[in-house]
Amino acid sequence: MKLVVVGAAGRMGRTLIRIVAETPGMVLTGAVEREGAAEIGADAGLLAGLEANDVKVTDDPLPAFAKADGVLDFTSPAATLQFSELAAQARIVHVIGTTGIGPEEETRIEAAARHAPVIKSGNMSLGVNLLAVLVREAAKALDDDFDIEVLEMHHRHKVDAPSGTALLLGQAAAEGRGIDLAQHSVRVRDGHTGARERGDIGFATLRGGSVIGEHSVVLAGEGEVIELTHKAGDRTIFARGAAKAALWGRAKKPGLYSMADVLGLNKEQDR
Ligand SMILES: NC(=O)C1=CN([C@@H]2O[C@H](COP(=O)(O)OP(=O)(O)OC[C@H]3O[C@@H](n4cnc5c(N)ncnc54)[C@H](OP(=O)(O)O)[C@@H]3O)[C@@H](O)[C@H]2O)C=CC1
Ligand SMILES: O=C(O)C1=N[C@H](C(=O)O)C[C@H](O)C1
Repeated sequence: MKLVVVGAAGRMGRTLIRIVAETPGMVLTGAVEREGAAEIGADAGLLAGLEANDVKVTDDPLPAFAKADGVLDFTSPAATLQFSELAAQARIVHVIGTTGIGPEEETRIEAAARHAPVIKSGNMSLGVNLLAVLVREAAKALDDDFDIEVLEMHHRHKVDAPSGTALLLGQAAAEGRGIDLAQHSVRVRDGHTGARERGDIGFATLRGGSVIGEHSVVLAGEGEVIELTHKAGDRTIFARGAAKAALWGRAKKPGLYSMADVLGLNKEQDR
């Protein structure tokens, strides 16, 4: 499978280039960065700490997409929107790891997914997607005597909050409870907030240092607290998930899919 990595010079972009190089059945055919980026023209292999691979970083996605089967995209919401339209035109698989995507952009990505397979998830790791299944089950088993709070910590460079993973876990909890997350989520608390509303799902965000990504869902009842936690030790867990998603998506019809679809976890949930 011929793949393009967009945002090639980023933290995830460099990790993805390494994972593509070591994944059987995959080859890197394009590496795209933002216009004016210092890495334009650089060898993508060297950029990722590998041997030179003769793929030069470009700021022109169109020719790269035209000769590829898929694109791995961990960039920014604006860039992802642009790439989703180009991937749809080229009819190639678009794997989206970018977080912080708003409702308007979401609608346009759904439109692009009518023309090509799109796999999108706030977290591409096996562990977090399994955690979401556990959270859904826990929220279903316990009534709203148990207050649900989602905690996350990430490195100091992260620009969006709550994290895509925190929102994914909050959504799983809301589904387990049979409620609409938008109606019950509390994203900020400051000053005299009043007592906690029964049934709310709270979010708390920490930023600092080089933390790759840590998430906990806390279910707090009278006299007992349950904590479900995932800690990412390495960005390769996300990149391996993205590579798996691309290979899976190649055989799929156009549509918007999740990492739970790729991992077969939605079937478990439907049983
Ligand atoms: N779903 C998941 O499993 C995961 C998701 N993420 C998400 O992935 C995204 C990227 O994270 P991370 O790698 O840490 O961020 P980085 O800032 O390190 O990387 C993003 C890269 O994309 C580049 N970029 C931005 N706009 C464009 C464009 N128009 N064309 C080409 N390249 C562009 C950036 O360039 P510049 O610096 O010049 O802006 C940068 O090099 C975030 O949204 C993050 O939350 C991260 C890890 C896992
Ligand atoms: O920005 C990051 O780094 C990460 N972003 C994703 C998120 O928003 O949840 C996934 C992972 O936690 C790392």
